[in-house]
Amino acid sequence: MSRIIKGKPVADKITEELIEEVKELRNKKIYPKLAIVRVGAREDDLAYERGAVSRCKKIGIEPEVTQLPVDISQEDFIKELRKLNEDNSVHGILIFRPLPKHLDETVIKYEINPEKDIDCFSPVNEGKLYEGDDSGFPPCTPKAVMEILKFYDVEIKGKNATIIGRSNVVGKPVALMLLNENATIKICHSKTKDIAKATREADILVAAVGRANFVKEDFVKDGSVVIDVGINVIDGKVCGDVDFDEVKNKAALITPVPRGVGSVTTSILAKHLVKACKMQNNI
Ligand SMILES: Nc1nc(=O)c2c([nH]1)NC[C@@H]1CN(c3ccc(C(=O)N[C@@H](CCC(=O)O)C(=O)O)cc3)C=[N+]21
Repeated sequence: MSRIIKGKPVADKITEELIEEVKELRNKKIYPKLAIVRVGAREDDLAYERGAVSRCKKIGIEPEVTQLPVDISQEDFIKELRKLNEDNSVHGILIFRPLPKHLDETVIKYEINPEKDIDCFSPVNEGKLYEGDDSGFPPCTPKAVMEILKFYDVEIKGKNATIIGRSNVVGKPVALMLLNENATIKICHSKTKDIAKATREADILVAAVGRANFVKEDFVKDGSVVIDVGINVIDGKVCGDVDFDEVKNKAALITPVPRGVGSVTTSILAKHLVKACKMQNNI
């Protein structure tokens, strides 16, 4: 039987600290503000938006959502982004990714002001992540995975960590972060020959594929730690990438969806926003 490790205690701890920090900022007449940029209405973006908006309100951060049409041109998108870069009342910008295919992320990422880039889109923050320099803003979801592992005292050094998924938002960065903590990493993806074989060696398994119930019992090593980063919506209900009912009998520790990684992601996002706000006000 496994222990279910919820995100709430991790998120609560971060949230409590932030409430105090934001109180102090507001006393100084500084009002932290987060700009969220959403193109279209993808379900996983909407789930993040709900979580982020309610987390911000709890802490005293003002959330502002810019909703853009799914067929917006690259030129217009960049115009909107530049407005937010220049708006001094905005301290941090979160752009939901991946963007629709016709918007070229490899061009757009150079546009976001690195000081407002609280989810590691800018090449400046990507570079810092690559080097293990923690002065920038690491991406929130991978950082949430690391915070959960730390909170529940999971040893990373020398362990086999396998990641399913190689996205720029989760798979690749979480692999780098685990490597920086001295894990031996393996990244599986759609062209991997036998995924279950690769994941069965994992002491720590991170699922970030974006396919509901993809990870079955035979993917998982007895006594391992399973972190489910998936956000899938089936019949209006949010579920993860792990077949929870199967895997919970094998893993020692497992995160649920919802109320797992996602809830920690929103508190990391808020933490980055407060850090950006302080830096911009020379605090
Ligand atoms: N640049 C970028 N970075 C991301 O990290 C990113 C993204 N784009 N696009 C969308 C996906 C999805 N994602 C979620 C984060 C938190 C919750 C979350 O707060 N979930 C709550 C419940 C949400 C609800 O259903 O109301 C929970 O799991 O308990 C959900 C989804 C981050 N993503």
